[in-house]
Amino acid sequence: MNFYSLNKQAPEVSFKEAVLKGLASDKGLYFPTSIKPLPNSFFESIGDLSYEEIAFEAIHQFVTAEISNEDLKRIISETLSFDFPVVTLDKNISSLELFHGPTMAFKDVGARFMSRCLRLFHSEQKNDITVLVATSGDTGGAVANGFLGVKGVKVVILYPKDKVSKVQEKQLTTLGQNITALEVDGFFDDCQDMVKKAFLDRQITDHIQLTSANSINVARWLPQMFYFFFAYKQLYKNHKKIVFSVPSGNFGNICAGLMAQKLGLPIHHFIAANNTNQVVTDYLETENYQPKPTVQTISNAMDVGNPSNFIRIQELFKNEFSNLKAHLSSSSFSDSSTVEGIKELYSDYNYIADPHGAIGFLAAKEYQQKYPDTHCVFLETAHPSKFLETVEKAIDTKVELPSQIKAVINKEKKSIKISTYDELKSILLN
Ligand SMILES: Cc1ncc(COP(=O)(O)O)c(C=O)c1O
Ligand SMILES: N[C@@H](CCOP(=O)(O)O)C(=O)O
Repeated sequence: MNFYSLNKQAPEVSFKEAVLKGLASDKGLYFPTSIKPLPNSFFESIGDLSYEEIAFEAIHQFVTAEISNEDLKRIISETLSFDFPVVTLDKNISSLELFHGPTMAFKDVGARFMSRCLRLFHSEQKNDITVLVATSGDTGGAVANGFLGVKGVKVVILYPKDKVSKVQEKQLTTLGQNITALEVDGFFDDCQDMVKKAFLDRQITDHIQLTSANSINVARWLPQMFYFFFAYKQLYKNHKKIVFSVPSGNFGNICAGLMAQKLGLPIHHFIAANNTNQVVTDYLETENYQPKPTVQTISNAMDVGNPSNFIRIQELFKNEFSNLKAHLSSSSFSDSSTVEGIKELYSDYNYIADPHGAIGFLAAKEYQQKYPDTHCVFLETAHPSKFLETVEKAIDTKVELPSQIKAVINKEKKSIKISTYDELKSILLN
């Protein structure tokens, strides 16, 4: 399988090259040259397949030729060493919990899958590789954890100063070894822009080999398809019209869900659940895509004003607005509504949700008022203890810290403060 650049000014590359490069030379995101639906027999037997078998079928066509079946099975089994439970709240609404991994956010799957691909590909070449990552909260911690101690790989994480939660900051600044954290005076979009600029800077790329571990990278993005299949496996016997409400920021996760649908997964509809960074909500209303300056919210990991993956979503629907609208809706919620969502989940369902999941819940509920014959699954994308202050204040109850969080919370933060691209450049070159 080859991948082409969505800017269409760079050559097609193989999966391995796409993983090692991250972004195409024309600054375009890579996209698969074909997407072959899985056979009906796969969906008919999905209830009897293990998570590993499902994941193998879902991703095999994209990596084939460069990763042997044996290696792919090993990578998948090492990646999926935790659970993805669907918790039913009532007959029409469920939560898909994606926080049972080492850093307690959905990013663990992509980060672990990609680090293992990179380890495999890297062992075939001589040079060290630098993985650059921009984070609004959770990607940084997951990538730090997934790539810690990987030989020949250095990780440089850019995060916006004072705009990630305390736990998130500890997860990305305390591991040391091959992980360096840069605290950027700006927003997530500034971090993401610096990363993209570095990829095009010959003074950097002539000296060091760079790749990205954001969802820009196909090996970080594509494995996010898995958990839509896992949820379907758990629900399909009892529910016909399954709708996913996906808390969205950089739109990698929902785009992976739409890919799963393209592979034939019978998903009735998708909802992009947003905070007040609502560029896509506005686009679906106006057909005018207008990136906006980022607004800081209590669902900080979704504070993205110019989502990288929206272009992949448009490609999936061949840039046909009506087709896109038929598959995707979007709603946005303020911080005060988010707090009300956390409260409602606790009082009505005894369920403690994080602010991102709470927005997914609110969007699901709103959709269901119009379409009551559907079963809505909102993605609980991070554990509530990652947003301790907000959640405890909303429900007026103490939240127990899981062992994964206790392990980092008292460690010493180590970061380098930067405010310009030139500072990033000099760090990379030194
Ligand atoms: C907890 C949480 N929810 C939702 C999102 C948004 O996901 P995406 O950027 O794939 O849209 C993120 C960030 O990735 C996140 O960390
Ligand atoms: N919300 C993300 C932002 C980056 O998204 P990615 O999926 O492109 O890595 C975060 O938590 O950092």
